[in-house]
Amino acid sequence: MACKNNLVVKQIIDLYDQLSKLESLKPSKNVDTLFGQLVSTCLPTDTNIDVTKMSEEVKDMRSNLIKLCGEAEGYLEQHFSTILGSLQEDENPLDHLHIFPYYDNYLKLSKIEFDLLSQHTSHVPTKIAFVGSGPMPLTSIVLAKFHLPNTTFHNFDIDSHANTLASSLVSRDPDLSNRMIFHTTDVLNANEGLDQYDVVFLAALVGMDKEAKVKAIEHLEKHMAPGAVLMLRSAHALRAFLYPIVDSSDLKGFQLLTIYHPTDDVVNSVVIARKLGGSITAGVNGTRGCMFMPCNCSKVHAIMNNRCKKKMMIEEFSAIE
Ligand SMILES: C[S@@+](CC[C@H](N)C(=O)[O-])C[C@H]1O[C@@H](n2cnc3c(N)ncnc32)[C@H](O)[C@@H]1O
Repeated sequence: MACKNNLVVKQIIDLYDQLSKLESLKPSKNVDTLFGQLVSTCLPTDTNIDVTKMSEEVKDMRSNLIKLCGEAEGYLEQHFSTILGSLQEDENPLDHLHIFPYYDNYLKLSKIEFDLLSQHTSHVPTKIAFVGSGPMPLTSIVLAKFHLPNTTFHNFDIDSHANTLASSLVSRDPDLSNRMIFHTTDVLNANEGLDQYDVVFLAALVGMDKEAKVKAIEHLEKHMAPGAVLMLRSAHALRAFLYPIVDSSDLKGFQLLTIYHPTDDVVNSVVIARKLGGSITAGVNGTRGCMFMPCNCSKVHAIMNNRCKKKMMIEEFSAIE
């Protein structure tokens, strides 16, 4: 297994060397091909690689690679959001989201996040905050369109251009134009109002290294309502070369509920936690949204749990003081 690990790490280093030498990370045949190779190299989960135990040189390469991936992801979203936003007036951009190369991944990732959310909360959230929503706020859009038809999504992004592109994506949709709100701010400056959300999502690309990620989580812990749910994205095994890892130790002040590691082509792991001090039955500030109606979700959870427990891909946790 060791030599196989060394080989795959060497392939990742080689791809990093090629990417780091590129003039631009904006979408092009070469950039798309290299990132496609990188993602497929990092997808296998049948490996015991722990990126935190690698040499300093590999750790440095990893932190630079994560930043390159984040920059390229931003350009990719900007590229397709601009195309969609420039469709003629009688076209609804939300009817053409499939042109985004990773749209299917977002459909699957948002379904995992919705299922975990309905497993850990007894009420349909009325207001959700998504921090780091980007030019293509696909998580909010997919959740709003397919899973939470009565929930309002407040999307926070540090980049005003990202919000301009994102709001023009939804502006022609009769439903989502009323349920998607955009705020331009660094999450670290978002103080008042974060306690009004039943659920806060933190994008994988907010906090690109451990220190920045923990800073963002600590800020959210300070301002979220007791009992509110924090949904984060992490990475597992080789996928940790693409995204930062969120550990249980990063979540002080929260009860870590579940970490779910996909084994298919959904790259991110999903982490769900609840801010300590609240009740799991009421919404935030004691509001009570309507109940999650019993549906096949519980069966889905059972399947998820059984399937994942067997492969140890789902972990339950107790409260962290
Ligand atoms: C490219 S998007 C990815 C999220 C993806 N669109 C989704 O729907 O899941 C990540 C966004 O996070 C934003 N971001 C990074 N750091 C941030 C911060 N400290 N506060 C707010 N937004 C931030 C970036 O500007 C970027 O647009």
